[in-house]
Amino acid sequence: MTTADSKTTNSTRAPVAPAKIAITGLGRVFPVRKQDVVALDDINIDIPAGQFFVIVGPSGCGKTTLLRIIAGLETPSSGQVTVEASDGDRPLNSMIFQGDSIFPWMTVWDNAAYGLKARGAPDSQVRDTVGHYLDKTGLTHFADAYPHQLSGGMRQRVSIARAFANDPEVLLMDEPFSALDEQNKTLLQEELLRVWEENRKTVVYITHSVDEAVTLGDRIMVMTARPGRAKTFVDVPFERPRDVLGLRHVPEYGDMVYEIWDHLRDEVKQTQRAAVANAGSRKRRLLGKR
Ligand SMILES: Nc1ncnc2c1ncn2[C@@H]1O[C@H](COP(=O)(O)OP(=O)(O)OP(=O)(O)O)[C@@H](O)[C@H]1O
Repeated sequence: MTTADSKTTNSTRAPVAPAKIAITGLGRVFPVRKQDVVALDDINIDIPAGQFFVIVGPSGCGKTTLLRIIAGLETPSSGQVTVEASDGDRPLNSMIFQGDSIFPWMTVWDNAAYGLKARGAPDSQVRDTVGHYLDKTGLTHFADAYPHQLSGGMRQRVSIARAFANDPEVLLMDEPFSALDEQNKTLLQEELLRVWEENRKTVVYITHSVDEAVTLGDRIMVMTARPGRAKTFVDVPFERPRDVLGLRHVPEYGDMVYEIWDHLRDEVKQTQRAAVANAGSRKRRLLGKR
């Protein structure tokens, strides 16, 4: 495995290839009772096609809000997001969440086939594509099973198979493996990378795990405590395809994890201090000592 020097930059632009996802001056404010919650402030990112872009940041810094805005599920208060569509027939995005993203009343096969069928793909294409991704995720023998008959790891495999079979322009993943145990998480990371290597879709991936960010990502955005801004960008130099376990023996891997933690530490502490202050003022209000 060869490596190059990692590159940390405060620049919000990666001048590599035309942007698949362009985010400019993005802000999101939630009006909550008397006080507005500024979730995101002036986010500027260009994500080139084929990049595995990872977002890390302290709890509540706006990661999910950012992903939901990219997905078109949430509207920005300012700025804009553009996802470049290369083919009008393909969906713009598919999302995978931390919890179950699949339909409990459908079999594994029907879940994986859902997107293709919904847009009227020919039966032969559905058969070939779904068969391929169930094979890739080790689910061929579970094609007729229902989600409740599967383990958490297998259900996330179904989510992966469904998302890739749907063949979206971009793939959006919100802490998809965070509820899994360490062993399953490592296996799923390996499988995700193996499936992703086939066509290198543009991915935006949220995680709380710095290890996971370095293992999977091409570029990592470290966010500040709320209001969420881009604190820094780190380019991950490890060549692909990557060996998830082998990577951990590479000295530069530990250096990168440390470097990102260094950026993150103050933000996590600030989030904790804000939580303590909020709890204190809530308690004072409840005790009538305002
Ligand atoms: N619909 C909403 N109404 C009011 N406030 C909201 C809403 N959605 C999110 N927020 C607030 O915006 C901030 C950012 O939330 P978001 O879920 O995006 O953060 P996050 O970084 O994904 O958090 P976590 O890491 O804990 O999942 C939080 O303070 C949250 O309480």
